[in-house]
Amino acid sequence: MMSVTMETNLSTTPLPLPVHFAHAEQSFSLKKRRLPFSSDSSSPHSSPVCLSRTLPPRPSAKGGCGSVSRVFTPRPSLWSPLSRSLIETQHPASLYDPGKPQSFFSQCFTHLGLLGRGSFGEVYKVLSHRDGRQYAVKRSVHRFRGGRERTWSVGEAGNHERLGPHPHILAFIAAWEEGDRLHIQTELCCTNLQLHAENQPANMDEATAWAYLCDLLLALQHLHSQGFVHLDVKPANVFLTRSGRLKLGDFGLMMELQPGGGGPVNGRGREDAQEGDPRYMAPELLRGEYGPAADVFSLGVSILELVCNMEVPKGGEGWQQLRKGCLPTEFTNVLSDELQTVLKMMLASEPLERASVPQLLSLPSVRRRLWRRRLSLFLQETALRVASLYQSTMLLSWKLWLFLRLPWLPSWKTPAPCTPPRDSWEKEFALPLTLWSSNARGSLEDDTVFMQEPLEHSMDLSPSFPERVRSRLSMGSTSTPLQRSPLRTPSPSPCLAPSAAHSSPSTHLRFDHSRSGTPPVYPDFPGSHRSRRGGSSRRLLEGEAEGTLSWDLSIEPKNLLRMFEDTAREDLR
Ligand SMILES: Nc1ncnc2c1ncn2[C@@H]1O[C@H](COP(=O)(O)OP(=O)(O)OP(=O)(O)O)[C@@H](O)[C@H]1O
Repeated sequence: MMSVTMETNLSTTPLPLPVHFAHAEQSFSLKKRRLPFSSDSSSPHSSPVCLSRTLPPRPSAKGGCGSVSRVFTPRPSLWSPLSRSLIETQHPASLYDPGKPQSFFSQCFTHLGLLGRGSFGEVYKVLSHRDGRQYAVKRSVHRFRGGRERTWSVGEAGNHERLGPHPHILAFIAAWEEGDRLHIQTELCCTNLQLHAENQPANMDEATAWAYLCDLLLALQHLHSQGFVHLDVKPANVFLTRSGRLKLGDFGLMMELQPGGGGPVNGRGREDAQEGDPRYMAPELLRGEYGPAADVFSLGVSILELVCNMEVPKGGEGWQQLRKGCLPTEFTNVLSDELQTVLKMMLASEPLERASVPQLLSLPSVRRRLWRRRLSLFLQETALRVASLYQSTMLLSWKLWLFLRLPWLPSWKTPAPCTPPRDSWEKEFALPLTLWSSNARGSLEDDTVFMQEPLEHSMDLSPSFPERVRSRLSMGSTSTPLQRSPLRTPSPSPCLAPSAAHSSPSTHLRFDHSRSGTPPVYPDFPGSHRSRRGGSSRRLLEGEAEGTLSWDLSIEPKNLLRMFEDTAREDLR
């Protein structure tokens, strides 16, 4: 009788709360969305101060020591690799030279910006000089405050590395210690799930919630199969890639368990297990029991929060209710029966009654979504790969195009050529020039329409070569310039008279411009000082400011062909 009364009393006694649950919320409430489009805090549309965005209360410092500056005198910042990936591979001296005053971080990476700040670290977006890829580097905010904190931090990096690669685990790249700070280099993601959800204009639909559940169950399956428990599963510790794939990250509280369900391998205990976010914490952790079931509970709360757009309580009555297996029906009754059932299985108050990850993954409702999710991720990622391949091909061809045109590029400084009289110009040059200008999209380099070598030198003009073509050649050409060779020659003449150019027996034409304060005007070609093609002429005239220039220009055989065609056309007329 006595024992029955005691049991009843115990079952009604609220669960003990962690000591740092100072600001407990009393009940469930709707999550306030962040409105990303306004930065004005006075505006009614500005971002509300969302409770889920405030960092959870934490003990002041891991290791429980005072401020570092009072305890330690500053030491020179030594670099030491912590991960196998760094210990086993030598950094070439060209990449990292320990003799240089710059840190390993600044020698090996270009800092591209701050991604965010957590309670223990600042995360930077970086460009690796080693492989030219972008990564995230998390650097602890505080210097190690003693051996325990250092061991803890080094343990975090080591555990993350030991997890090995998995499609739903944030990829570990390297870890090192420098300036008494831990640095962990990981793959770069777009954002975390908490920020992503808060920035969505509408509530998360159930299909997305199922997809996220599948991803994270797979991540936990991998983690648990390696003998680890995460102990801090929450949307803020889940990252999203460009394709929408979820990756579980932040292994700061992860513990390795002894085989056969024993305690933690590395001597971490009850206090450490309670450092997680109280909103997602499994009730048994407060009794000092930790195992994979704790992660299932935290994942259940995370999915509930996301799909119901619910503010998860940090404490109080709502917190107690959730840990007794009572779901807030005012939120969950809109969900499908299948999802409600799965959530109830995940949020069972007793760890032994709670479904394990393998059990959840074998549920027909989950299995069905699992293959759908795999297919959708495969399609998304394939589409992204194709798009990026297309992008790099385009970039490459653009670079090639630019490279091929490079010899012409400086010719934008070329002075405007002296031209034959308008009538003659229109008749002889209009067609090829139009073709050429459309080809070159009106760029300025096209205005160098000269020949470099005397044509007879570069081409064998047989006696049968039609006289009219000869005469055309002698007048100059709109041919593609083969090579530009600006020769600085002092010339008293402002411009070689077009008549002189015409009368030259050779196809080698030389045009000189002398520098004058105002743009030269070519009297024989009305409007020649204005742009024939928008601004090109203007820039061309600017090029004249460089001084007196003379230009050797030449004709390409393909343009000769065009001249033959023109002549034939005229003959037909
Ligand atoms: N790999 C990554 N790619 C993109 N963003 C990242 C990455 N890692 C962290 N971030 C961003 O950096 C910010 C801080 O990171 P994180 O929360 O992991 O730090 P923390 O100190 O471990 O935080 P806490 O322990 O309080 O959860 C977050 O906004 C997170 O989205």
